Amino acid sequence: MSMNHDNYHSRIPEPALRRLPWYLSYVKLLKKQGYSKVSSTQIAKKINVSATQIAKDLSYVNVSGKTRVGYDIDKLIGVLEDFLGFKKMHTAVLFGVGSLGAALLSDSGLEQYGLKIRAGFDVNPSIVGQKINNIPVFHSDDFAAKNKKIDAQIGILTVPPDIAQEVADFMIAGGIQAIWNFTPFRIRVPEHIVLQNTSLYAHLAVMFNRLVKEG
Ligand SMILES: NC(=O)c1ccc[n+]([C@@H]2O[C@H](COP(=O)([O-])OP(=O)(O)OC[C@H]3O[C@@H](n4cnc5c(N)ncnc54)[C@H](O)[C@@H]3O)[C@@H](O)[C@H]2O)c1
Repeated sequence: MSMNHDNYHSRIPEPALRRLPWYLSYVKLLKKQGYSKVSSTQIAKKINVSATQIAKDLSYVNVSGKTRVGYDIDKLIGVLEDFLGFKKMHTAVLFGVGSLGAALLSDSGLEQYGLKIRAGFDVNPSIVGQKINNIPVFHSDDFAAKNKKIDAQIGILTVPPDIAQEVADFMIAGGIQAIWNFTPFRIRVPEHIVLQNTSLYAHLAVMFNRLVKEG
């Protein structure tokens, strides 16, 4: 099966891309239960997405399914994991080893999704020099030198919001190409830098808002 990743990644709409991990976890569950084939209708029944939409989403990942028989589960898992980048290990560093940063360093689950955090960086002398989950914590000043060896493309940002922009600029200057921003600060990055904001508080606001409307 030949795939041109760049082509497929640039063409797939983000909502479809966001749904693919749902399909992946569901078909993995089916595999565990001993199934070897799955149809889009079957997936649709469990996940709140129409069978047509599922078939369309899956058409982006270059896996073919026969109308009645459906998709081969092993093949589908492999293709989805590959497409989503979960098979390849991406190297990351993390800035701000506070309560959230330390928790992320402790989360070995990230590695199963293709993210390997190789080092933490902080300025607090009580954290610098420590290891969390066997991941060393260095002083931020040493980042450029350390990253020559680590060669991380991804930088995780878990510093206080008031220095988020400054630290983001610093990471980019040190060679970081993608930032996973956990701070509530809307940082600005040059166009060639990939930015992913993960705001727990924004999700909380949505939940509160819906809760009031429902109640
Ligand atoms: N998105 C989320 O889910 C979520 C959840 C909680 C907190 N947050 C945000 O994440 C950030 C961290 O929160 P926290 O509770 O872990 O805070 P924290 O104060 O426990 O940790 C911040 C860490 O950043 C370090 N730091 C300060 N300046 C630095 C620099 N120049 N370089 C590297 N490290 C530096 C501090 O020494 C500290 O260890 C905040 O912006 C917070 O708002 C996000």
